Amino acid sequence: MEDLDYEMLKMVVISIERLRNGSYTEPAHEQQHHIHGSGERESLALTEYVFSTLMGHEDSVTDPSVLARYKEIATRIREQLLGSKFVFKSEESGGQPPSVSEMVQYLCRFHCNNFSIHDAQLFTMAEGTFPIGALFNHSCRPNAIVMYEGQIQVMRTLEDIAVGQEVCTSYVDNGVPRQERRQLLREKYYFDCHCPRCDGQSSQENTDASSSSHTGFRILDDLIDGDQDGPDGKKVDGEWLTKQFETIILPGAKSLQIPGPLLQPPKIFTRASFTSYIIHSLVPLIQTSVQEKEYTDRLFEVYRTLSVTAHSKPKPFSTTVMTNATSFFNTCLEHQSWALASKIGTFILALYLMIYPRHHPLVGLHCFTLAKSLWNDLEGGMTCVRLSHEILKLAKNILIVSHGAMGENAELVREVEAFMKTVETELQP
Ligand SMILES: C[S@@+](CC[C@H](N)C(=O)[O-])C[C@H]1O[C@@H](n2cnc3c(N)ncnc32)[C@H](O)[C@@H]1O
Repeated sequence: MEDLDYEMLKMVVISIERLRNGSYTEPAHEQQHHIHGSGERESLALTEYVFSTLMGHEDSVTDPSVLARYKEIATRIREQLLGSKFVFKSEESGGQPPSVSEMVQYLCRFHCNNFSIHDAQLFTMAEGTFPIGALFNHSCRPNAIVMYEGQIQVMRTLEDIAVGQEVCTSYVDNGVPRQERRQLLREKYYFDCHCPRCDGQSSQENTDASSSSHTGFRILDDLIDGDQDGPDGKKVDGEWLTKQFETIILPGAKSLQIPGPLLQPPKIFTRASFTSYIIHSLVPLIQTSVQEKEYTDRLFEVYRTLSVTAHSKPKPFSTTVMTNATSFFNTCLEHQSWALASKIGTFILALYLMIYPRHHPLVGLHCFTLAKSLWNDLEGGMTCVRLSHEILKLAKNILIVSHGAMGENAELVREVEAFMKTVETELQP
């Protein structure tokens, strides 16, 4: 982190001076980058201006060791620049590098405004400051996400956004439980979140089906927070997970195509029956891309049913179970245990649909992996091939929104389409 702070601060100090004295030239690859859609390139002057307005919360950084570290880095850079050939010739600089306190301000600004730059698969590759992107506030139920095309940051909306409605991204993984999210947001960004998911009434306070959207999202955390282990304190490991999912019946491909009424919840709630219930209730509405309101109404219905029915201990869908299921899913894929991977992957899809906005890139990427696993599951026969095809259609619908139909990230949509063609040849009579 210290090296990163050091490198970033030095680069920003030099870039700002170059912008001010007119000697900044854009790297050739940035000039060539083609912008898709109707977006306009932001000017460098605008980037610089916005950087100067970003919140740094300098007064909230109370840890003396953090401030001492920032001061030490700033002093080091200042001394280096004073002893270097780099000339500060802009009017604003007065012929000097910025003062130590100004550089400490810059560092504070990085820490509340930085982004992790990731590739199309969401693997983090680097860190960067994008002043315009940093103007977006946070919500634990975001309606937009940050993607990257090379070094260009792209904001993509996940749903229709009305005029006047705030566009929010999420600064934290939406799969993290409430308390952890609060802590992260307080420690790094110095605010208490009041988004619909954090601030609505809890399910204990209101279980009325006609209650507001705030109540709906708030129930989610009641469902996933809490229990850390399997029953009787048993470890949530591969053996335990395998037992839990032995009885999962993979949803029939046909039932995923019909946007019907909400399914009757199963009488006995297990992780397996819960998985089928969620998949059958939500997937058909994503396949047909219904309006957001219709989708969230259905989602809240699912939440409420689960909160009334599923009070078994431990909770059937805690985030700890999700974390362990995800790593077990990857192990099954590595070992080509397709049948088990398909079942665990279906459970993870159900959880993702509960937690993330339906067009979130993580949901689309997971669908693509799950579809490949289903296709490889020879034990499942044609049922799994058909299911794989349905899940691929779902992946495509989601990835077109999250990654775009054009541009660098659309390559992933093309990959899904190519795989669909392969599956379709097997479906032909
Ligand atoms: C990346 S900036 C977002 C832009 C910022 N609002 C501005 O005008 O510069 C992060 C800072 O914005 C504020 N912020 C972001 N989301 C918020 C939210 N949901 N509620 C309250 N403050 C928020 C916090 O002060 C946080 O440190």
